[in-house]
Amino acid sequence: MSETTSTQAPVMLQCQSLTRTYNEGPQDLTVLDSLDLEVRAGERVAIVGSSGSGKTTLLNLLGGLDRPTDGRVVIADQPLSGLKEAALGQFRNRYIGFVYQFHHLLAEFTAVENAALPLIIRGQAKKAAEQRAMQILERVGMASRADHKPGELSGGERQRVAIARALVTDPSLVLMDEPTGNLDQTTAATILALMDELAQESACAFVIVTHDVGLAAHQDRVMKLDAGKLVAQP
Ligand SMILES: Nc1ncnc2c1ncn2[C@@H]1O[C@H](COP(=O)(O)OP(=O)(O)OP(=O)(O)O)[C@@H](O)[C@H]1O
Repeated sequence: MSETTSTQAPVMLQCQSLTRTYNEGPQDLTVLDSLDLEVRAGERVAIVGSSGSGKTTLLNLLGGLDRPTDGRVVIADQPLSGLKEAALGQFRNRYIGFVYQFHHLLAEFTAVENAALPLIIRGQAKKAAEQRAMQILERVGMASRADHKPGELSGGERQRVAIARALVTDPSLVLMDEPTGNLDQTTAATILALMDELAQESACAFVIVTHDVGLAAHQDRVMKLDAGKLVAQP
């Protein structure tokens, strides 16, 4: 944890007895089994685990993209189960930034338009939203490609635009699925430095799912998802 973040920092994310069972096959599959997790403001937690252990399932529940079978997720004191779909969408826009494994950029929009989108959805004027988006694109080294559409960008460049889009609203919590998967070492280091700055500057909390040992080791804590529960790694 950064030096400015004491153990007294407010809890930003809480999972209590979180369970997710899929009922789609011939047999029920319990992927998360009464899992507990607490992440404080400004804290960065890496989640590791073998393929199929439930990392993406967990991220989807944390972001309110899926509902748990049992237990609950509380973000900034708000239980997600207490929000209906429309309110949940607004809450997500207000508090959470996502970086998905497959970046989900809109093909017909330029990089700066994609990065500005969460602010436009929030009701901000296009010009102000794009100005702010340009600042973040600069920080991820993408300002010179701002007018290009995703189809004209490399995988790593698209990933950086997705990261800019996740950070543009100054979220309280950022959820990342393999954020540096497509990036070379130098660019990955730039993104890591930006995450450090944000954790310190704005007490942003990060939950990062990754197979990248270096990325995991860079975080404040590493938790391994195993048999449906999180186990702290030394
Ligand atoms: N919608 C679904 N219906 C049924 N089973 C599912 C569903 N989504 C995921 N699963 C199963 O749940 C388990 C966990 O999947 P999940 O994608 O969360 O794993 P993961 O740890 O993110 O894997 P990876 O590292 O390979 O991305 C897997 O066995 C998967 O097949």
